[in-house]
Amino acid sequence: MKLTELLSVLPFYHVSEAIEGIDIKKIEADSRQVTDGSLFICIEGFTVDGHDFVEQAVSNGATAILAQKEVQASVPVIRLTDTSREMAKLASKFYGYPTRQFPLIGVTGTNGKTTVTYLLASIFNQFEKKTGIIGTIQMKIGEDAYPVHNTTPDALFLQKTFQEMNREHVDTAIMEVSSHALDMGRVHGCDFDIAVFTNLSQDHLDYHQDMNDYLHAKSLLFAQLGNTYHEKQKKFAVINEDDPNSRFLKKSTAQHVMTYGCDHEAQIRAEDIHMEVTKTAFTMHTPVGSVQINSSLIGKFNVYNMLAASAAAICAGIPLTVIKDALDNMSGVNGRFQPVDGSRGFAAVVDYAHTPDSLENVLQTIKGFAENHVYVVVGCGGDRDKTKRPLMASIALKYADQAILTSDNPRTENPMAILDDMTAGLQDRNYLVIENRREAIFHAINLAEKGDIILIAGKGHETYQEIGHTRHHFDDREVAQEAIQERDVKENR
Ligand SMILES: CC(=O)N[C@H]1[C@@H](OP(=O)(O)OP(=O)(O)OC[C@H]2O[C@@H](n3ccc(=O)[nH]c3=O)[C@H](O)[C@@H]2O)O[C@H](CO)[C@@H](O)[C@@H]1O[C@H](C)C(=O)N[C@@H](C)C(=O)N[C@H](CCC(=O)O)C(=O)O
Ligand SMILES: Nc1ncnc2c1ncn2[C@@H]1O[C@H](COP(=O)(O)OP(=O)(O)OP(=O)(O)O)[C@@H](O)[C@H]1O
Ligand SMILES: N[C@H](CCC[C@H](N)C(=O)O)C(=O)O
Ligand SMILES: [Mg+2]
Repeated sequence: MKLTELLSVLPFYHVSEAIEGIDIKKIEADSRQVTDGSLFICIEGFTVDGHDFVEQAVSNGATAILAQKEVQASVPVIRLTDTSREMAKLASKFYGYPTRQFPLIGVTGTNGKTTVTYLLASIFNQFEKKTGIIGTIQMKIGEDAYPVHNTTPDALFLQKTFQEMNREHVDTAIMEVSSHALDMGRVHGCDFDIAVFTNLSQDHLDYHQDMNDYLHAKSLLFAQLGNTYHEKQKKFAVINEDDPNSRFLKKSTAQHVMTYGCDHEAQIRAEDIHMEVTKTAFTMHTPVGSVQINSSLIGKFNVYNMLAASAAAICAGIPLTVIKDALDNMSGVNGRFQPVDGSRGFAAVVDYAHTPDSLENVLQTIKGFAENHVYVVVGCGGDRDKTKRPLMASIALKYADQAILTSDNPRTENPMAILDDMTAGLQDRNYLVIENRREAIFHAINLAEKGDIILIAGKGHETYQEIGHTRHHFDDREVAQEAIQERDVKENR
């Protein structure tokens, strides 16, 4: 694409020299990935400043530089006020506005985003629609999976991926939209058709100033749905009516609103909820009829996730019978309330609860089913919201007969300092601190007796423990299974 054509999306910019005739083959914000014919965009990051890598970008083949500061380069430099802000617009133009070509569903909220996107994918797949998914676990185009570094990647990765989804004839794209991404404008180039809100509770207060700031970031997804109404291309905000922030979020959008909930009057409602240790049943009332859902997902929080996915699917025109079949057939999401095979008499469950609210939800659910003791193995991530640490520890103690506090991705922090933050102010003594996560899991498995349930929380699908800047292989499910096998051998079973 001609550079002049690409830049036509920008209202104002200044060029250091003539740019007519320059052809752009790639847009890149990482100098290490620049190849011949790239436009290098300098981004001021949290760690380093992309403006410092212009020389490397040019030596790797950049034919033009986009910067917000003065930089010296042997190729033309285009100056504007805010490179991060404009990157998404440039990317969507460069990749041919891919999200205008298929319906795009964005899911935001503190907990449940991954689960809702997977539920939605199984509903659309049940309707024989090919889906693209972007989120915490991976990026998927149809059945092909690719790794991702962020739940919601940067604008360049996103738009390139959406173009690929178009090429692969994806019918509907479904993505998790994190508050970080909304705040940083990673999704500015995305034309959402349906925006889903799951819930809001404390997390990420290392990044957001306070809960209001966090809520405001979430609301940007609904504001971004736009205020132009198209009769033939209706857009929807799908909102959890039982969340205290529902009113504010409804006001954030000019588009249609579809509400769901269990406790308040909502357009999509769950009634007669029956929860068991291996299944959940409820009646779902919707504006297009009522159905009985029999799901193998566990806990009331998953009823909310199913309502959210159903509401979005109804907005997308999926028949209710298809939604029911998909929900009934869905077996679960990798690392979310995942039982570990082989435990005899007691149950070990691996789950991704890493916020106070999710931990409370999942422990409450387990407590309701446990015939005997409840044990929890849990830690808090390093270089993340410190204020959630004592909250998570006290929730663990509130529900568990014994909590085993341990490490969860200490990153650049001292693991014992994180554990000190967790235990500061705890009154109860029904906890143990075992810093080494493997030892903590072994300890819990060795404690368990018939009827007990062990929750191993926080890492879910993760297959690493991040210590310093290095990720070491670690999988809660593998470790729990090893511990169970060792105990089996010891007890001669
Ligand atoms: C705080 C934050 O969000 N950081 C994101 C940010 O990194 P950064 O600002 O540190 O980047 P940087 O290293 O300073 O680099 C600045 C610029 O210089 C460039 N550079 C850098 C080095 C070099 O040699 N050459 C070069 O050109 C970089 O490519 C970049 O353009 O930009 C990176 C590229 O897009 C992101 O991967 C990175 O996410 C990090 C890994 C992260 O942990 N983010 C978390 C907080 C996050 O975003 N989480 C949410 C999910 C939360 C949830 O679901 O609970 C998410 O959406 O993932
Ligand atoms: N609707 C919900 N409300 C509260 N807790 C939930 C809900 N759904 C899931 N959880 C809990 O939160 C954990 C994470 O769920 P999920 O991965 O779907 O959320 P997420 O929003 O994608 O998380 P992340 O922000 O890390 O991407 C689950 O393992 C479960 O313990
Ligand atoms: N997306 C979340 C994941 C947290 C998972 C937990 N295992 C941790 O490392 O804290 C975050 O980056 O805050
Ligand atoms: Mg997620």
